[in-house]
Order: sequence, then structure tokens, then C-alpha cells
Amino acid sequence: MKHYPHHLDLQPAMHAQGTVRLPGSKSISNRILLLAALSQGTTKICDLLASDDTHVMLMALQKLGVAWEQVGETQDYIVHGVSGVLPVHQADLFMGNAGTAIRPLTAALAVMGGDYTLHGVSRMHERPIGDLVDALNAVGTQIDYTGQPGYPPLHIRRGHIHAHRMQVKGNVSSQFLTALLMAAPLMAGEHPVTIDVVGELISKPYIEITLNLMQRFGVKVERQGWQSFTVAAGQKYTSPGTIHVEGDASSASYFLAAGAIAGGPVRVEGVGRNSIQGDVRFVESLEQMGATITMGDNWIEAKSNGVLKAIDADFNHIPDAAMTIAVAALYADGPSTLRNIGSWRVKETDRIAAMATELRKVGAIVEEGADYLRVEPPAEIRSAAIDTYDDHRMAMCFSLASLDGAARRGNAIRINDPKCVAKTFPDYFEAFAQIARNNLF
Ligand SMILES: O=C(O)C1=C[C@@H](OP(=O)(O)O)[C@@H](O)[C@H](O)C1
Ligand SMILES: C=C(OP(=O)(O)O)C(=O)O
Repeated sequence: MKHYPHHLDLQPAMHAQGTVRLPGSKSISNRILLLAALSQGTTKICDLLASDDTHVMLMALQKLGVAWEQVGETQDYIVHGVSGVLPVHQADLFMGNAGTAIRPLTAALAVMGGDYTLHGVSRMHERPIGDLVDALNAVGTQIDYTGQPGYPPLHIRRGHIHAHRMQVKGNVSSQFLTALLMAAPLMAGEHPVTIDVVGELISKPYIEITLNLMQRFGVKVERQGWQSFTVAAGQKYTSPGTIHVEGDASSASYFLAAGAIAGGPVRVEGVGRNSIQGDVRFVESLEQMGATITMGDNWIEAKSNGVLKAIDADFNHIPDAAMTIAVAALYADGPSTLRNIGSWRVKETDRIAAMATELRKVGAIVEEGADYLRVEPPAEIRSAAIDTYDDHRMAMCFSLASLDGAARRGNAIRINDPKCVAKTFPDYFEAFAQIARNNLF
């Protein structure tokens, strides 16, 4: 267990430069773990993310009877697939605050025909799951809420799937559609399974990650745009043998933003121009703000002349990396507006409210709407103690506030309760310290 202090004082840094090797992608790691578990055959996963979210997935799979081993001290894992049938029919599973664990597992377990309970930390019990439960129960599964209707904890009972056409809403989280897609081959048998999306679908690039990885595990999905997805009858997951996890593109955003804010060049390794993660498109926003981006197959670099332009854009396609833009906006030449980010309200915390409160502490003038945020930068960033709301991204993106303005007066940015970074990036502050250069003293 890593030890974290109650708070961290980030000393002011005038310059950011260096290279960071990224940890594995959370979204890819947890999808691959489940797909490997459900496959026929054994899968070697290279460079799996080591973090709270992958830990809960690994522990849940173990409780469900899936055998896996870590290869020595590495982040490589061997998973022994169960060919679509989980051996344990009754289990109580702790899901922490991992959306990428509870949502896909709920769908997979609901079609398994056993008796399972799923619960998590208190915030998990405030994060919606009703649209997924409705979609599943409408075709014969039996999922009950044991607390608040619409939220975990859940009790999944033996159910019987009686229809092969499902409908799901996609306007609260794309993870519901991801969950149904990943479970669809388990329901298919001699029928094709079709999933229709009702209304708007948010966070679309995460669906591309799902489809891409399902294909790597041998299942092809036919689609009509974003409206309808069909898994043909008789498809089963089969191990690809060895599969590699890309570096996390959302984690990359903090370092790349640092390069844009404070000169650079800052290079991240592990993700590049062929990434399957939508969050690599974060660099387009940095470019709009005036940064220079270069990309290789497995790296991205950001630099700038230190002057950033304000941005006004729709960030629905990159909800996680957009938080980094909200803090980078402190360094822009005018007010920035982040639009279409309503999903922030139901993630690790109400991120619109949390972001507005903490940006105001460092001197910004912030306007908060139901699904947007307008950030007017201060003349000079104030020293402040930033609360992190048990949200890893609040902790990580506010490290960027230590990069410039406050440095002129030598004041630190305090990050309270930094341990929340363990959700996706336990060593974040060590990595940040490698690139934040203090040229003042
Ligand atoms: O499918 C995924 O891996 C994710 C989808 C997104 O959630 P929403 O679809 O709820 O916006 C994202 O915010 C989350 O961190 C990871
Ligand atoms: C929203 C996030 O997590 P989750 O996968 O739990 O939804 C996130 O990592 O920013």
C-alpha cells in the first residue's frame, strides 16, 4: 500500500519539461480484463494499469472463479478464460468507485443466471445505473435495487432472457451501452442480439474503444451509426493470445497541458497517433489554444511560447480530459467556455460544481450552468488549498495551477487528500515532479 500525506504542497514551477512514461489506460485495462475472462483460451495482458479501478476488477473476477496470475513484479497478467460461463454462481462484489467495473459486470452477471450483489463506496451509490438496469430487466433479467432506486447497490437474481432486441438510453453515460455490447455475445446463442440507442448518446469515442476491443477478442458488431448495434448469432469471445494496453490518454492530458502552459517540450510515452482512445483528441483543444503538438506512433509532445488563447468548444467527446482544459483556461488570454459537459455532474463528484468552487479559490471568475462552465482567468493565480472531493482528476488537474502565476510570488498550491489519484494513477505526483521545473531560486 502506497503512503500518501494528508496534503501536498506543490512548489511553484516556472517551466515544464521532460518525458513521462504513462500508466496503462483504465478504459482499455478493465475492458480487456473482462473480455479475457469471458474468452475461450488464455490471454497475456501486457502493461495493465495498476490502480484502484483495475484492482476492483481483478478482485471481482477472482471471486467469480476466474483464474489469473501476475507475471513476477511486472504489470503483465495471464488470464485463464472461462469460455463465457463464470464458474461461481453466487458472490458479493465490491466495485469501489469504478464505473468501468460495475457497469460491464452488471450486464455480464445479469445474463449469467446466478445470484450476485454489487456495491461500492458511498459515491458509487449516488452514480446512476437505472438506464442499464431498465434495459436488462426489460428483456428478462432480474436486477433489484437494495438502496435507492436507480443506483447501486444491486441484487442480481437468476433471470431468463426472453428477447434479443434491447433498448438503452445513452444520455447519462455511454458505459451502459458499452456494458450491453460486451454482454451481447453471452446472450446471443442462436439469435442475433440488437441494441438500439434511445435518444442522444454521450461520450461516443468510448464506444469505439469497446467495439475495437471486442473485435480483438473475435466478436464483430454490425452498426447503424450510433443508433443500432447488432451482434450476429453464434459469436464467442476468443483470446487474441497476447494483448497490449496503451498508455492512458486521459492521464496524458495533465503533462501535455503542462507543456502548453509552461513552455515544454513535455513528452508522454505510451500513447500516440494510432491510439484507440478518444481522449487523444484532447491535443486538438491544446492546439486551438496555441500549443504546438507533435505525435509519433507511441508518443505525443506539447510545447508553446507560454501564451495560451481562450477556447469556446463542445467537450462531450472528451469529458475526462476536458477537466484539464478547465484548469489550463486559467492561463488563457480571455474567458473560455466548456460546453456540453453535463455528465460531469454524475461522475466521481459533481465535477461542474467542484471545478467552479476550486477555480474560484485561485482567483478565476467562474459561471456554472447545468452543462457548461465559463472560466475567466485571474490576472494572477492565487495560492490556495484545493479540495479534491475524492476525485482523482480534481487532484491531478489542479497540479497545473502551480505552474505559473503563483510562482511569481513564490506561493504553493496545496492539494488536499491527494490519495484519490490511486483510482487511475497512483504515482501521479512523482511523475508531475519530474516535469515541473523550478527556475526561480
Ligand atoms: O467507458 C469508459 O471507459 C468511460 C466512459 C466515460 O464515461 P461516460 O460514458 O459515463 O461519460 C468516461 O468518463 C469514463 O472515465 C470512462
Ligand atoms: C468518470 C471516470 O471514471 P469511471 O470509469 O468510474 O466512470 C473518470 O475516470 O474520470
